[in-house]
Amino acid sequence: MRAYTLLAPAKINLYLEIIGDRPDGYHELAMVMQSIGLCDRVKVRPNGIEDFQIHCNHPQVPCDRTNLAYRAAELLKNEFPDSFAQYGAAEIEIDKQIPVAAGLAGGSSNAAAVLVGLNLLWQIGLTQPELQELGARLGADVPFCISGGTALATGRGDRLEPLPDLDDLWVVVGKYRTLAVSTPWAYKTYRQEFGDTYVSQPQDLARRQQRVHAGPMVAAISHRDGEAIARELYNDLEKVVLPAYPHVAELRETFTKFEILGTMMSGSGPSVFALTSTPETAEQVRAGVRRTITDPDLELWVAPLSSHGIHIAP
Ligand SMILES: C[C@@](CO)(OP(=O)(O)O)[C@H](O)COP(=O)(O)OP(=O)(O)OC[C@H]1O[C@@H](n2ccc(N)nc2=O)[C@H](O)[C@@H]1O
Ligand SMILES: Nc1ncnc2c1ncn2[C@@H]1O[C@H](COP(=O)(O)OP(=O)(O)O)[C@@H](O)[C@H]1O
Repeated sequence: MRAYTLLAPAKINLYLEIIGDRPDGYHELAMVMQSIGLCDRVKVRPNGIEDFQIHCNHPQVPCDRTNLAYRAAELLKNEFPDSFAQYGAAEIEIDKQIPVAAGLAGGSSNAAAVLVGLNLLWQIGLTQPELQELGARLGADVPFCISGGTALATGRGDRLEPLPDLDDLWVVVGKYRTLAVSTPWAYKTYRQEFGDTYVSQPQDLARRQQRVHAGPMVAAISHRDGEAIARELYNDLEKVVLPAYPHVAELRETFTKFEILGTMMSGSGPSVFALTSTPETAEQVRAGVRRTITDPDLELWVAPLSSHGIHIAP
């Protein structure tokens, strides 16, 4: 039986607005999600034993049952016991390039890759929407990671509408290696500080989401206008993460000193990205930030925006 090697892209959030509480304890969102060309490689191959095995080259990633990739494999095993009985478990090897606990959905993308990979390996034949429905049970970002590209995401972040591709823009992503922000902490703190702005009536939620749908960010994307997109970058979670993590605020401020289109924290952070219109500018910005912030803990990557979700490695 063959093995599959999949590329699992990171995501950034070009727009993230928190609209209200949900009965399931999550938040109602309106986001624009964007894949970037910074990818983990996830190899899935039959291992001839009873249990799934996870291997990963990154010390901060657990290789046990708590790994989101393991949980994805278990989910598919439980949903398709006959396929599991026929083909057996698999070894899942994660070559980690996406920084961990960064707001770049690395774990979600690995889980998405395992769903796609085992669907192929076990010849289950699930469609992309079916895989996304399963993925939503693992985490709010997993459905987006499967399809990738540029998308408007509402609900918990798992209701997706594709937007036009933006693959002629570039990002510089910066993250302090030893800094991690807990996503539950970020949402909980936001609720404590800004919960009085939440709406809960279905018609109010729909109006706020429609406002984003018909708003300037989506229009800028439709026109593929990098400068307008940069003007509309927005993330509510910056309001709680930047004051609590001054290094992140400083990195964001440093980016503004260079020739970028715009900058924003991604998701719950602590990674910060800067948009540029060419790879050359992105490299110059990376070099400039590196000269300004000499702390070796700061890591910087350059990547294009990407129209790909999970895909088989060439
Ligand atoms: C903030 C975002 C933006 O894309 O990404 P990250 O920064 O984590 O990458 C997402 O909303 C995170 O998505 P993801 O990381 O998949 O979330 P999950 O594992 O499902 O949830 C982690 C925790 O985040 C909170 N959460 C998440 C999504 C949501 N719509 N409302 C929430 O309140 C909940 O406290 C939940 O327990
Ligand atoms: N496959 C995985 N890759 C990365 N982190 C994982 C994975 N599985 C579980 N984790 C755990 O999930 C946490 C969040 O990681 P990650 O998905 O990289 O961040 P984020 O949700 O901020 O994008 C990490 O602290 C890590 O311990």
